[in-house]
Amino acid sequence: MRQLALALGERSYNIYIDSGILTNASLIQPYCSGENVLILSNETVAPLYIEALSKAFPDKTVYHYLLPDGEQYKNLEHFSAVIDFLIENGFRRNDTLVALGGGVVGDLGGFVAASYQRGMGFIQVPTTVLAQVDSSVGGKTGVNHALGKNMIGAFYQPKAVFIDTDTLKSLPDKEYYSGFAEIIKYAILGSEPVKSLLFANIQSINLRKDEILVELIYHSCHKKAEVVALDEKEQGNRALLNLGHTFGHAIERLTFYKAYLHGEAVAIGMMMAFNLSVAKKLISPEIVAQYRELMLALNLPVSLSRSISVAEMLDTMKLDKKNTSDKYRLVVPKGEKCILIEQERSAILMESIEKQLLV
Ligand SMILES: NC(=O)c1ccc[n+]([C@@H]2O[C@H](COP(=O)([O-])OP(=O)(O)OC[C@H]3O[C@@H](n4cnc5c(N)ncnc54)[C@H](O)[C@@H]3O)[C@@H](O)[C@H]2O)c1
Ligand SMILES: O=C(O)C(=O)C[C@@H](O)[C@H](O)[C@H](O)COP(=O)(O)O
Ligand SMILES: [Zn+2]
Repeated sequence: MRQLALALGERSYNIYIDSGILTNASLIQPYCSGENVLILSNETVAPLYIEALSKAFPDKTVYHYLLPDGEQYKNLEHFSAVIDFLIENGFRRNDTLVALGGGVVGDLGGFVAASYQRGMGFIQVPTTVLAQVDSSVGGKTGVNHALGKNMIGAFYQPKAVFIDTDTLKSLPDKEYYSGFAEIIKYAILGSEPVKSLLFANIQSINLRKDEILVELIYHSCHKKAEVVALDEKEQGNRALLNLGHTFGHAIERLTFYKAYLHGEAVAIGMMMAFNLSVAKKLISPEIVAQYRELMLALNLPVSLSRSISVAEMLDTMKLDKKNTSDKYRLVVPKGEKCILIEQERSAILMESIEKQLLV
């Protein structure tokens, strides 16, 4: 088993990575407070793993709540429905919500846990690549608003994260590769282990070899934990974890969360950020070409359908939570790392988006 800690004072917690960890009752149970456990999952994941996970809580009364499957259900309506369920079943503040699924279940479940009676116990059991390397770690929880992505939410840390790499075996290809966009993000942000593991192991990744996945998950969580430990509530450098997201979130919103998975939108967004970096002479086109090849080798899209216009992108990006003025606050690669810049609505920004629109 691999293990690492996210150091946040009294909110510190461990992240455990192992194949089959889902059924490790002696490891999981101690993190679970109260008499009642709600395992929140969705209609796709529950039939695969909810019974096995339920056995990890032999001394508790275990309830199940299943969301419909899809990013479009990460909203206040479904948040509210889970809260109703908790009240109707007499859940108390010291009871525990366990999120079993991808980032959608984890984000919505975390926000429910943060809000129910001002905060109940919360455990993450992520089952997608994306959730195992990113969304289950760091405490960003929330839901989307019709006008913008993750507009409503809270910072709320789990008590522990249990990553079972066996669950990745049932993940459809498209979902599997989508998670690699966030892993590539850590490489661009400067994680040397993630970068070398990625470029040297395409074949093993395509074969879903457990050894390489465990290493990639460990080093991705390590990079994220390092950033979050220094800036839990995104007052500074945590914003770097948003590389590609200002563009990506606009793409998701403009396609009604249906055309591109989160990771796919972020991959296209990272290409747009790269274009801006090249235009500003912060990075060489050769490095950008290497990452473009990497994204293509991992079946990620690098360009966007023309049904979205540059003007729509720029209008939607105005709602981004990082913005503090009329300018866009964007993360851009610079050499082997990334920086945050303030950018006006200008020709080079428009061209950076335009370049990734399909001809
Ligand atoms: N909180 C954060 O820090 C953070 C970070 C990154 C992304 N996110 C959010 O995460 C969401 C994306 O997460 P995601 O990519 O995991 O998407 P997702 O939760 O929609 O899961 C992807 C798909 O895979 C299915 N699935 C999940 N696990 C499976 C398994 N083991 N086997 C078979 N199918 C399985 C799901 O039912 C779904 O259809 C977005 O809402 C994004 O905004 C949050
Ligand atoms: O943890 C973070 O910080 C991130 O930005 C991670 C992102 O990958 C993730 O998609 C996050 O949900 C984006 O948050 P937002 O604050 O831009 O909505
Ligand atoms: Zn993301």
